[in-house]
Amino acid sequence: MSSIKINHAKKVYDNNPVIEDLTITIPDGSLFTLLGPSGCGKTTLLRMIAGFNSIEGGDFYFNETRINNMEPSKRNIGMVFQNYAIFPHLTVKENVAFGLKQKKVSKEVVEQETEKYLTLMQIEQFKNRKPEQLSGGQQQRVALARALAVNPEVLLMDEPLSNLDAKLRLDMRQAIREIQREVGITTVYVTHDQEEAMAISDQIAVMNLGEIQQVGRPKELYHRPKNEFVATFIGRTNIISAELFHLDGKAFLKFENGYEFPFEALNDEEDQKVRLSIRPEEFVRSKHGEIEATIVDSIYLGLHTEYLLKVPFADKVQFIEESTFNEDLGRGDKVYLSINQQKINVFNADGTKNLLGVE
Ligand SMILES: Nc1ncnc2c1ncn2[C@@H]1O[C@H](COP(=O)(O)OP(=O)(O)OP(=O)(O)O)[C@@H](O)[C@H]1O
Repeated sequence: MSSIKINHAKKVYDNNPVIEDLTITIPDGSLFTLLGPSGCGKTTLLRMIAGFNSIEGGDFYFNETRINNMEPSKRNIGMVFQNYAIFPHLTVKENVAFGLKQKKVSKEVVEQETEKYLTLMQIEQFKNRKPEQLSGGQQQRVALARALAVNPEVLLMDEPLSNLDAKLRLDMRQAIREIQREVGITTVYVTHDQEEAMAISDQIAVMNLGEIQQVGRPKELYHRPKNEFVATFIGRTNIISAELFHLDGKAFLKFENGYEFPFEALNDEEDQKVRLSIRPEEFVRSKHGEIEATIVDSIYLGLHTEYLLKVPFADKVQFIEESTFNEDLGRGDKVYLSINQQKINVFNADGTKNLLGVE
């Protein structure tokens, strides 16, 4: 297994730079996700790691070995794509055995490893079928078994679940997580689906416009996003403009309609315009809550109910809480809320920096 180190990577397509200067380290044995909107360069970076794309600058390493000029076939990678890319004319077993046969290992090893991955991916019972006789999820299991059977250094997965229906996607992401843990293989996983990324990853690199915005564990990114892009791309949040000012050395936030509240965590920051990020579940309803809110709309979602509220500092904020059985709140009703200030994130005026000091 390998760590992957990328230093100052640059990618240019037809004089058009899509990645200018990108540096990341992917720890050995981790499931590491590249997450970002369509066109941000995820697939481009994955293909540079695989050797399918030229590299216009920077250094790529598997452990200490520089791989920039290494042929793709020598990099010892396994790949799984969105469109299963398994051979239609071969049976499931022949597909899984394919890479092993190329490696010129003994017949016994081919047989043994093929059986091992057929069992691990729970496709043993289909081994004599052709891919067309399988569901999408089963085909993707074959693709994964085939990729792993050659015992690669790293596994690269590009949107492997996008072609599956919602229920199957959930099952398969669990299966991928379990297999990855069991095999312990360094895995780079590309997706634009933030929920999938949160569910599956040890670490996530959030990308936008060819740049890494933040790298961290799912919980870190959710609770302490480094900038407004990460705050809004991961999960949902209310972004509200305000002004930070000080009185007697204590910080206060003042909103556009004049409403103010103290905000101690920013005592040491300079006066400036700011952007607040408050997630819908960070409001807490309480009888003595200091924020009076009026319900504009409510949506019952079973476990949770989602509300659109008018609060003193904003005309529309989202609020979500566990549904209550006895209470039926609707448009026009008043509720009282408080906020746990420690959970709020505050960015500078252009949203590029978290003033709470996130690295
Ligand atoms: N072969 C190519 N030639 C020229 N431009 C390309 C080529 N491949 C990708 N691009 C451009 O590079 C940028 C990054 O594309 P890339 O496919 O890496 O994005 P992505 O984040 O994987 O998006 P998606 O989630 O839609 O697959 C896009 O603007 C795309 O149009």
